[in-house]
Amino acid sequence: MHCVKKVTDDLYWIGGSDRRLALFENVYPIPRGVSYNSYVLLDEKTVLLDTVDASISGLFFENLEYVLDGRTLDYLIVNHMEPDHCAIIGDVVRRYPDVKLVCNAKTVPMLKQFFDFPVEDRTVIVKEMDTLCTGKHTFAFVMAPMVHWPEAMVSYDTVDKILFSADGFGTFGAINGNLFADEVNFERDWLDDARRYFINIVGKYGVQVQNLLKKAATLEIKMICPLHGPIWRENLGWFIEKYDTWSSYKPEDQAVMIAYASIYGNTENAAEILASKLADKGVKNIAMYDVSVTDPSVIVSESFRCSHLVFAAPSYNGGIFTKMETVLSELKAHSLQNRTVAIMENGTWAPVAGKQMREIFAGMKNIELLEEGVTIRSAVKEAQEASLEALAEKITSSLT
Ligand SMILES: Cc1cc2nc3c(=O)[nH]c(=O)nc-3n(C[C@H](O)[C@H](O)[C@H](O)COP(=O)(O)O)c2cc1C
Repeated sequence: MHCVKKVTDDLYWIGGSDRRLALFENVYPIPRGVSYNSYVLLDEKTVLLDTVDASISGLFFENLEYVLDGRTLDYLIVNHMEPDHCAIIGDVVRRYPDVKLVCNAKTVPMLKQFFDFPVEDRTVIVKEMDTLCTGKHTFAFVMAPMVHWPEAMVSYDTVDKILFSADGFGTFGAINGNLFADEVNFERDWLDDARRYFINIVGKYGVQVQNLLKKAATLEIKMICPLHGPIWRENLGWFIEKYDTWSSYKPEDQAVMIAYASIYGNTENAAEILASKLADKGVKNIAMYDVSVTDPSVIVSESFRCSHLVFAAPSYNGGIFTKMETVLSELKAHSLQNRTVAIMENGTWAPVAGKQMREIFAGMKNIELLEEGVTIRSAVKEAQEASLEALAEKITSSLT
């Protein structure tokens, strides 16, 4: 049976959630599931804003039919061509053969690549700030190239002041009945997933997100309807501020994250001693992760949250322990900047991990590499306490 939610008098959410999928984009673990949001506006014309992943297409079409209540579908606005929102456009076209697809010029070749129906016959091509009147409502379109695909755009309902933000302002996490962010404890239960979603999927494109935020700042926005996660109708500024922080590569918290790799436990031991010393010096809320246990997407996200980062790893076949190497290359790929970084290494006959880790960070922008690194030869010895103490002191004094 249908399961829809009224958003405003004439706008409906007709999406759904997937709590079975283990990996979003076949990469990112989503233990809290994910929602695929799609919206229908019942104006003089009927308008569908994006579709959903094929995995929930059965419910989606039931919802669409229910909300249309016998009316036909006039427009499908295609804000983003990624298949989790688009894989069923071909089915929409088959069911509603007169539907017009509203999209920008960069969307057209993608539609042709993904589908076999004649595309040109049914597209309405829009450019920056073009408008589409559907009766009572008029949509304006704002291009958002490379947030995070080239054809991405957002749609703005100029009457109800609603921004349909595509993947922007989205988050992992299934909708558990509460569709609106003000109906959940977002900061406690959702923020980590929202950050992990943004940083890992869009984080590389900070400049492009900043451009979009600048354009959005010129619009009066009363509601944000993203393609994943809750709808924002209160306290929008708080979430927009988070996006501004993340996309400008500023640390969100003055805080320390320690990410370590360890085969036999000795590097872990050093990391524990350092954490303990930091705590003794008054550092609170230290985050600590074993890179072999915690998914890289979490460590990448935490690296964007925290201002001070410690990476500790054994040398491994003349290189860096592989799990740590993966994390560091992810951080580089996501353009991490503006952080204070400390390195700890371990090695039994020829420690090289420290040098190689430093080289990776040297190639990143605005990274202050603390000189007080720590080298462990196999196991931590009393003689090394002084260097761990010096590193803890350096981190603590640089935090304040
Ligand atoms: C497969 C393998 C390759 C290693 N390669 C190196 C190396 O190239 N250079 C080195 O100094 N130690 C090397 N080691 C030794 C580890 O770096 C060393 O035992 C370290 O103390 C392990 O730290 P852990 O106790 O935290 O796992 C290697 C160990 C293993 C298991």
